[in-house]
Amino acid sequence: MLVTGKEILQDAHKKGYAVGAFNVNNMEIVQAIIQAAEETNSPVILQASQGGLKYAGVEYIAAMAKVAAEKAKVPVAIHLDHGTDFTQIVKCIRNGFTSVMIDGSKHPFEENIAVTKKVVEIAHAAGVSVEAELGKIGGTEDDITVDEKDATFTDPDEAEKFVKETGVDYLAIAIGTAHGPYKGEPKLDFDRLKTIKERLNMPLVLHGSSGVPEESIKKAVSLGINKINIDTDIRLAFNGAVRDFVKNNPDVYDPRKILGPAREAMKEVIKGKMTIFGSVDRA
Ligand SMILES: O=C(COP(=O)(O)O)N(O)CCCCOP(=O)(O)O
Ligand SMILES: [Ca+2]
Ligand code: NA
Ligand SMILES: [Zn+2]
Repeated sequence: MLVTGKEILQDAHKKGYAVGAFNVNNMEIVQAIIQAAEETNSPVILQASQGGLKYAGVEYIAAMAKVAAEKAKVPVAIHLDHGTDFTQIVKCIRNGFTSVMIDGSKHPFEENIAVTKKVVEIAHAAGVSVEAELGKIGGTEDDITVDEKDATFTDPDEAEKFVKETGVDYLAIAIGTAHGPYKGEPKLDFDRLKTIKERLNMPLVLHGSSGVPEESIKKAVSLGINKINIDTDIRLAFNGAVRDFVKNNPDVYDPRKILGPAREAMKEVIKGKMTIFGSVDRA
């Protein structure tokens, strides 16, 4: 059933587990996520970046996600990932998204507060939950490339002030993760996470989670991460399955036969994530 992001993440926060937020760009990815969620009885967040909305069209993404959520036997939220454009955010709200991220992390602190407050006001008036970001998460997101040295970690004092002044429902924090594949092994600042959780006592979001070792993810969940963003690992599963299939079946040209195995491969990867995150049988 279709629910808000807050409904899903408040439960995760209270019970100490995390829910996967998986990026969708086409029908097969939506179906893989929902099949994985129903087979493991997990709540789940379908999310689209601005790049994904540009590729498919917000109406298509919203239509697929809404029918998926309404038919699903588990709670499903529909979330805008890394929203930076106010008009785009309102368009998603008008199209039935139940959660939106305003990523003001590239602005100075006070301006991040200002833009975030504006989105919280309109989203909450429409019954939609809000995610914001404090601290810069590395890697490329929506064409904003924040390379490692600029990626600054979230300051607990600032986080406390930020949440008090904006009223956001959940906060994306920077503790050492980055979008895209990792060159070396990411070192997460668990002490910082622990401090932020104690200060904020609210759902927290981990971006750049593909490629983070399973043990680190489990430790982050135990310390208070409740929403975990995954895109790259889905892309890799899709890519591997399609390339394998076309290599072994050079004469097959039916898109259903080429994309079907990719849907299956993505589903298996996503089920694995739900097990690690602890969302299995939480629906
Ligand atoms: O935190 C994450 C995922 O991190 P990951 O790359 O570790 O999976 N996300 O927020 C997904 C970001 C996707 C944006 O990419 P496009 O602009 O190309 O659509
Ligand atoms: Ca950002
Ligand atoms: Na990553
Ligand atoms: Zn992200």
